[in-house]
Amino acid sequence: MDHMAEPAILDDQVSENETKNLLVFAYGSLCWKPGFTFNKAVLGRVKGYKRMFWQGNTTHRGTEEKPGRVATLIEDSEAEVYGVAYSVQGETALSYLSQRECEQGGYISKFTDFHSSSGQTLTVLLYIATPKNPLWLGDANVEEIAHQITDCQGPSGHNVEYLIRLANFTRKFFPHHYDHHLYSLEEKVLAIIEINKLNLEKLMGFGEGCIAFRRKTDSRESSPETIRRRNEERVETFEHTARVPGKKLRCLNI
Ligand SMILES: N[C@@H](CCC(=O)N[C@@H](CS)C(=O)NCC(=O)O)C(=O)O
Repeated sequence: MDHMAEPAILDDQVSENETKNLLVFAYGSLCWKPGFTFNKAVLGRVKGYKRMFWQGNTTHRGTEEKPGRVATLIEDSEAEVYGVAYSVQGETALSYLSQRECEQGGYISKFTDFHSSSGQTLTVLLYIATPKNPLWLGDANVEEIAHQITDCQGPSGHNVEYLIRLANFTRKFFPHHYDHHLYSLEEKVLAIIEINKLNLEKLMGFGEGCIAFRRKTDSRESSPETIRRRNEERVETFEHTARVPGKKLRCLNI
């Protein structure tokens, strides 16, 4: 099982005062490995986009010779993308994101409307890779993308980990929203791993830097039964990963 810091709390909404802080919307690795500290995290969605694995990556989940594939947003007036908005303060998170997303990842930042699961409409900053960036790979069929993901890894870990952790996050917190592209890729990648007798736990890595979330309603003092269920749920959330020796999580100390 992953070594995780205490789960971060998913709040229901952002208070009036907190709306003055910057909100950053996450829809890819930032959902499960933000790498920066935040005041609050709220589930929700942005409209007019679809999430596609059309962005290449040579700095985290691939190499120059074998670029991996990571998520970006493609404009689609009929679609919406589910993720999490983080309320951040000060410059630290922004300079970290600028380095991780823009310099290393080829993403640009833009503001758009975010619709929280509790019905708030807020302005968020998000990072999006457009076809103009040098790492852009664009559309390909699920089979081709799945083979590429299964075959690539980089300094931050295997491309399979990136896909599976994102699928686990969206399935856990948005069980009523079927992201066809994401879950078709997950199904295909798991089939390729099975056929080729690859070790999924090894591909998933040790979960260093990853965070687990817990809904606020779940965070109250709980009965022994709820604590047992919570621990079971944590295993289910990160069922693909091996037990790791206790390690201090590096990336939350930005
Ligand atoms: N901007 C998207 C995607 C960000 C993303 O996945 N960026 C990659 C490539 S630069 C990354 O940071 N990967 C870190 C990792 O794979 O551990 C998000 O909000 O999550």
